[in-house]
Amino acid sequence: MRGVTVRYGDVVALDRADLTAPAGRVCALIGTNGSGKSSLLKAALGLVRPGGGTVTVAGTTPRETRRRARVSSVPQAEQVDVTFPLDVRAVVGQGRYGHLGPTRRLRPADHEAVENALARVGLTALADRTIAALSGGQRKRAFVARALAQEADVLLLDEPFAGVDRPSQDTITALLRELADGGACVVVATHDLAGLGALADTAALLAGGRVVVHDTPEVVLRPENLVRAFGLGGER
Ligand SMILES: Nc1ncnc2c1ncn2[C@@H]1O[C@H](COP(=O)(O)OP(=O)(O)OP(=O)(O)O)[C@@H](O)[C@H]1O
Repeated sequence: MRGVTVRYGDVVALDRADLTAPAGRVCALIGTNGSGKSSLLKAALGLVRPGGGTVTVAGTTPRETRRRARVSSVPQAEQVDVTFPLDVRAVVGQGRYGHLGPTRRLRPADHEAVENALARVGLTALADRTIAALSGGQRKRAFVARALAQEADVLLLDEPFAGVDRPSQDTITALLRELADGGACVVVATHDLAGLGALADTAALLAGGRVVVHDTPEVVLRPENLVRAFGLGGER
């Protein structure tokens, strides 16, 4: 994205933000509450319309990338409607919708992709439960499984580690690394600075709606950069 501005009424959530997240890499978005991480992900998904700047995802517009099912997302927990009476396997199956043929039915290869994704996040035993009957961390893993089943080129994840225990966090981190090694572009908003080195090739530090540094985790975690992002300004 180049010079992207997102406003909600009078609030400037993203302020001429620039970011390039290449294929084959995991890019982490870090910054205080309200620094603009979710807004950046929403702009990349075409869920908010920027008031300025340009967003290109996989060579085209965010909406077109979504239409072609080339982008998958793991939303923030608060954005998920858990009252919807779907079982876990069906939620993961949603990841295959972009692959379906004219019958719109899941075929053997789709079922296989769903079962693989469930196994990779360790949810096979809970696959028949409704999504409402999972714990917060298990639900996160279900949405990660949906993203895996989609086999998308671009993965955008909003705090996939929130409420997730250490073993599951390690599992998700390893999966995201594997997907990037396979050529996917992975962008993850996270508050877990301790896990940054294991997770990400690069980290983009947001403050006040701008990307103030984008470099290796080692460079971004230098005290002078953390002070820029976490020590100044505060929430808006
Ligand atoms: N729907 C909305 N209406 C009005 N303001 C909003 C809305 N969504 C976000 N904002 C504001 O936009 C700014 C950026 O919010 P955003 O959710 O992008 O931050 P974030 O970095 O993802 O925060 P967090 O770490 O808390 O998830 C904040 O000031 C927030 O209050």
